[in-house]
Amino acid sequence: MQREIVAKTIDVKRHYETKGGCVKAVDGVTMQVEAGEFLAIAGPSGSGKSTLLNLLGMLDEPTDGRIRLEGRDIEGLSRTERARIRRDHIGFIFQAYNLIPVLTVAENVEYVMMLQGQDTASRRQRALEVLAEVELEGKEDRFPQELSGGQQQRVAVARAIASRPALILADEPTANLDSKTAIALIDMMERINREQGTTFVFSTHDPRIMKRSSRMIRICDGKLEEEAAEVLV
Ligand SMILES: Nc1ncnc2c1ncn2[C@@H]1O[C@H](COP(=O)(O)OP(=O)(O)OP(=O)(O)O)[C@@H](O)[C@H]1O
Repeated sequence: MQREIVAKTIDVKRHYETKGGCVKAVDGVTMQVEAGEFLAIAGPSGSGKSTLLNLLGMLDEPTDGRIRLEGRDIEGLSRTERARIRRDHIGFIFQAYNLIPVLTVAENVEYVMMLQGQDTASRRQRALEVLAEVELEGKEDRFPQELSGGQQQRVAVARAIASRPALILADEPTANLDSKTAIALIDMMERINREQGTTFVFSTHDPRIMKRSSRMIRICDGKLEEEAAEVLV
């Protein structure tokens, strides 16, 4: 059965002009993400993983090439339209958690739903639901700095999945975690992927994520290498 294409890049480039010359961070990448994948983008440091993820998440714009999200070309969209698509269709998980320190755990999780205009009661209900999914019941009124790194990253996972986006982009999500905590986090994301069909794309060095991915693509010097592993999902 043909799976829905959530995101696609066509010969995408992101070049930076620097004093030392042109840096080809992403240099002609054509790839696609299918619904339900647990896809790892792997490659050495500086190979272009984060840049590619930022392009997929519309946090950055390509110098050349095209990007499609849920069948829609995003080129030429206004800043407001791009922000709306990002808000409604993409969840982000970052290496450094990036929670808002002055908001409680529940408020962090509710943030996107608040921007979407959901009413207070329904967004609180959903926040408690996803916090339970990441095993953080009872922590909703804490502030991020009162939690461990692993717990903060679980809040970030809850925040990313709360509004049921089509795509979750996770940039080195386990990089700051000890081994046991990293494995627990990967287990959790894999369960969410399996049970809810949530699509995850990782930028990662972590062999534990690569091993658990449904497919892996390798990037080197801004270009894709062979596609490893079959789509197993
Ligand atoms: N704003 C920028 N200006 C100039 N060069 C940049 C900029 N951002 C990234 N680069 C360069 O682009 C290349 C790819 O960077 P990127 O962060 O995407 O790599 P990465 O694979 O995610 O690396 P890491 O695994 O270390 O996070 C690197 O050579 C980097 O120095």
